[in-house]
Order: sequence, then structure tokens, then C-alpha cells
Amino acid sequence: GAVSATATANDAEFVSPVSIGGQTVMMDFDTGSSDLWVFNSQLPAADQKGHTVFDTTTSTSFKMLQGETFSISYGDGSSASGNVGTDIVNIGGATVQTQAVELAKNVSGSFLSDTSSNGLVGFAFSKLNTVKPTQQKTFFDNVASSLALPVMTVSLKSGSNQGSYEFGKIDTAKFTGQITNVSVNSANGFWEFDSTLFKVGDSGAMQQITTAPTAIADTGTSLMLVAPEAAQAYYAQVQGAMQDQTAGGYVFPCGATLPSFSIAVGGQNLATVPATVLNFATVGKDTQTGQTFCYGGIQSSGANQFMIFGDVFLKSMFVVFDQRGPSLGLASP
Ligand SMILES: Cc1cc(CN)n(C)n1
Repeated sequence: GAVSATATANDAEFVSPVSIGGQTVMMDFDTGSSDLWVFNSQLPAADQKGHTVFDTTTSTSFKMLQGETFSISYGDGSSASGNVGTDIVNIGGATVQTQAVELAKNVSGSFLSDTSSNGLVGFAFSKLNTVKPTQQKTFFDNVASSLALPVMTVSLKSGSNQGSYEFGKIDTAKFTGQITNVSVNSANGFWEFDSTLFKVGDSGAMQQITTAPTAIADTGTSLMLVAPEAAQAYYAQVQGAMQDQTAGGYVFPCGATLPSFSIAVGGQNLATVPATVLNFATVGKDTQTGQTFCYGGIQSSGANQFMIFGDVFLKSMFVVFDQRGPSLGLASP
């Protein structure tokens, strides 16, 4: 049946409750990776501070997988590593009896300081799972056969702190109009699709993307990382925008008028990201002019061979991650 978990957002990430061996932990759902790892009782006490940890010793269904370990690093430089067991995992009513649960013994600083999340659930393809010597399957791969439809839908709403991940059903109350379906190439292990055209603002001309003509849908990335030529063309239309080394990307005067950004998903289907979500954060004041600068939700994907459409893109969409195909469905919420 249809199951759903709520997601709370500080607009930089969306966490949801996950039950592991009967213990509920708030975790980050990441369609850009394929490991389920959790803060747990093996971590040094100092590293557990501020976090909810999964206690392997009090779960009657937990089993350690002897000799199995994991080690993962993410695009933002964060990382985690440790050992592996299995337990009963339930997300919003969907249950996997024997889910690989990776137990962090080391986590990098950004995970320690982010007390709103106690681990990640990966929803990319299992070929990216890092467990060695026996690669493990994702929760989504394990649960798919028990669902009426092998789908996960994602509706992340900006600012409202509410969003939802739903398994097994496409809830027509959660979107308006038609769902546009786009074929996914999972060869690299991601929800990757063609994206070769973009437009800045409502009246801008369509422009070609030549440097990185594909994108992945990644709920674990906060920003929208687009091909350098597209980022450059976007900020050329923002008064006072500049690239700032300290901020690590494009910034602009917070009062600047921002155009919308439209980009092709699959063939000619244009998805438009409204200006309202394209001011990501305030970064500080210019000491000379006293002007406050803001950091853009659109940034360059640099030398990456694909673009990364994170929460800035996803929170203005209703997205269906569909194992049939596989494919992505996009609609207006
Ligand atoms: C922790 C984490 C996850 C992701 C995206 N897959 N990033 C960039 N960082």
C-alpha cells in the first residue's frame, strides 16, 4: 500500500523518520548515493552528542554481518565509515525484514555538527553501494517487489518544513497537471537523464548545454549545480553578481532581482525553477560598500561530467522515482 514519511527541511536538507529494529531515527534521504548508514552506539560518546543513535545492543533483531565494512565520501567532501549488520527497517509503513544497516564508527565534521540528521538513506542504484566484500542493496531495491508500484515519490516544499517521501503510490492529490516522464540512464548508478537546453528568465532565448548535457536528481544535495556555461549565462542577468572565492561560488547583492531558470528534463520538456527559491543564503557584508551579499541556489557544476539537480530544483517539483524503465516523473506540485 501507499506509505509516507514526513520530511522536515531547513531548506538545506530534508530528513525523515526511519525505524531500525524498532528504534526511530531522523535520517537524510539521498537519491544521489546508495548506502544506508546511521549514528550508533559504537561511536565515541563525544561524536554521539546532540544525535539520536541506533543502539545495536537493544535491538533484538539486529545481526552483525561479520567482516563487512563500508566507507563512503560525498561530493561535498563529507564522509563516513564503519561496519555493517542487518535489521528490520521501516520507512513510513514500508518494511524490509533484512536491510543492510551500516554502522558508522567514523563520521566527518559536517555530520557531527548537523544534529538534525543521524545518518543517510541512499536511494540511488545499488551498484554504488560501498559495502565490501559483499555489496548490499538499497532499501528501495529491497522494498520494490512488495510495493503495488515500484515507485518513490518526493514532494519537498520550501520553507514549510514539510515534504514527503511516499512509497508504492502516485498520489494525484500531490501534484497538478500532467506528469512528464523522462527516461533514466542508470549506468553510472544515478537517477541520470538528458538535459541539453536552458533558458534564463521567462523571455530568455533557449540556449544549448554542451559541456555537461546530463543531470542527476539528488535529494542529498542542497543546491542546483548546472553546467558552467549555464551558470555564467544566468548570473550575467543578475545585477552586481560575481564569483566569490570565500563564499565558494556566485554571490549577488541581496536586493538584486533574480530571473527564473528553466532547463530541459529529457528532450524538450522545460522545468522552470522560480526566482523565489534561487536566493539560497545570506553570506555577509561587503566591507567597503556595506552591501549585503547573498549566495545563489544555482551554482556551477564545474568539471563534473553531469549536472546535479538538488533540493533547490526538486522543491518546486513533484518527482516520481520509478524503477520501471527506470524513469523519472516530473509534475508541478
Ligand atoms: C552527505 C551528502 C550527500 C550528498 C549528495 N549525494 N552530498 C553532496 N553530501
